[in-house]
Formats: sequence, structure tokens, C-alpha cells
Amino acid sequence: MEAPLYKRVLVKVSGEALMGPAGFGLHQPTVDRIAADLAATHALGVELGVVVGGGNIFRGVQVSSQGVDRATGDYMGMLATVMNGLALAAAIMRAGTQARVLSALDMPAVCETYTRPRALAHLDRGRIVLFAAGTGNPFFTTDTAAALRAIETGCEALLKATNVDGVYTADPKKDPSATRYDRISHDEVIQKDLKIMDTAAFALARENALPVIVFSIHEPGSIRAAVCGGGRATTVATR
Ligand SMILES: Nc1ncnc2c1ncn2[C@@H]1O[C@H](COP(=O)(O)OP(=O)(O)O)[C@@H](O)[C@H]1O
Ligand SMILES: O=c1ccn([C@@H]2O[C@H](COP(=O)(O)OP(=O)(O)O)[C@@H](O)[C@H]2O)c(=O)[nH]1
Repeated sequence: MEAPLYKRVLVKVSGEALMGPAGFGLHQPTVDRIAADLAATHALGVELGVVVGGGNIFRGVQVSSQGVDRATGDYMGMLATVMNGLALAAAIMRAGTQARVLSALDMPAVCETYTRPRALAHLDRGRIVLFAAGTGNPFFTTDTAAALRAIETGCEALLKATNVDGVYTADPKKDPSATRYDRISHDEVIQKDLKIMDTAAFALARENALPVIVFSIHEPGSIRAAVCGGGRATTVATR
């Protein structure tokens, strides 16, 4: 029986992870697979917060190049994360685990508004908490939201479930000779400008000694494996 290394973690699920092979929007079998992995991780007794991205639907920078101002584009991006949060929460509940969506932007007819005490109360009661609408501010990313919520809610690690199986010496999609780190410090990631998460997110993680585990979401069961210290991943931590 695998044993979890952590009592409470924050999982960052990118919007793109939810589109699967579809190329845009939500691919329901992929959403269900990720929801099942989250539910199985929760069943190990781990308290789970999840920050969902929105890149499968909308990114602020895309429209800002087409004439919509950046802040407005970013609010549209944050709304996309709320849609993803609702879809993922519904899938988690279908998998038999309680889940709640807390949005950084007030939309009481749709879901609860994020407050730290509310999030902590849900986590204490064993519900998976989905943090939507990023930080609630334009010019930020959901990676920064993930680091922020992880620290605010006392998570022991940030699990970044992404397209690649770890942090490389360079972007592996552009440089085939790039090699993967098993372990690296926050300092080194920032100094070498390794673009797996934005610098604001890594700086926040470094200041608060929050380990970041980077692994591929395409591998079935990878969230559960990462929580148990298994699978292929890079650990970013203070040396
Ligand atoms: N040094 C690096 N190591 C690993 N991946 C990198 C690196 N630099 C850039 N990348 C790219 O970062 C991408 C993951 O970041 P991003 O697309 O922002 O993730 P997400 O959408 O999961 O938040 C990978 O697909 C990879 O191509
Ligand atoms: O705190 C935040 C988080 C997100 N966004 C907007 O929401 C979009 C979707 O988030 P992100 O690109 O981080 O999603 P992911 O890459 O994880 O799918 C971003 O492009 C931004 O436009 C924002 O303005 N503030």
C-alpha cells in the first residue's frame, strides 16, 4: 500500500490538461480521468486544494494582441478558469468525493467566493477545494495563484501537473538536447530562467520554502504517484 508523503497539498491543473486531444475546451474523458486521480489521491487521506488554469479556453495575452486591452482579456481568462473549475468539481463529485469551487471573483449565483477561512473549513471537512479565477487580479497567472493558495492554506507542497515530466535545462519542446533534473533549487530555477512556471510563482515558493513537484498530467495516476513520492518528476526545493 502506497503511503502519502503529505497531509495537505495544492495541485495545479492547467487548462490545457483538460482539453486532452480535443485541441480546445473540455474533453470529458480527460476531465473524468483527472477527477478520478484526484479522488484516488484524496482517498489516501490527503487534503487537496486544486488551482485550475484556463488556457484551454482563453488566455488574456491572446486577445490583447487583437485589440482587446490586456486587463479585460485577463478577466476573460479568469472566467475561463471558473468554467473549468465547475466542470472538474462536477466530475470529482461524480467520482464520489465532495468538492467545492471557491472563486477569487465574486459570483454568488455560480459558486462560493474565496475567503481563506472558508477554504480552510472545507479542507478540514475533507472536501476537495477548487480555487477558481486565479488570484482575482489581471496580469497574474494561475501558477502564481497556485503558489499563493498553497501558502495561504498551509499546503506542504505544490504539485504542478503539466505537459512535461519535469524541469529541463531548456524548453524540451524547443531543444531536444535538454536534460531533465531530478532535483533543483528554487534559486537555480530563477537564476537560469527555466520557464516551467513564471518567476513570480517561483519567488513566492522560494520565500516560503514551498517545494514544487513538476510532473506530466498525461501519465494516468500521476497525481497520486507524485503525492507518494513516485513517478517521474522534478522536485524543486530548498537544498
Ligand atoms: N526548462 C524547462 N523545463 C521544462 N519545461 C519547460 C522549460 N521551459 C519551458 N518549458 C515549457 O513549459 C511548458 C509548461 O508550461 P505551461 O505551458 O505554462 O504549463 P501549464 O499550461 O501546465 O501551466 C512545457 O510544455 C514546456 O514546453
Ligand atoms: O490570477 C490570475 C490568473 C489567471 N489570469 C488570466 O487567466 C488566464 C488563464 O490562466 P493561465 O494562462 O494561467 O492558465 P493555464 O496556463 O494554467 O491553463 C491567463 O492567461 C490570464 O489571462 C489572470 O488574469 N489572473
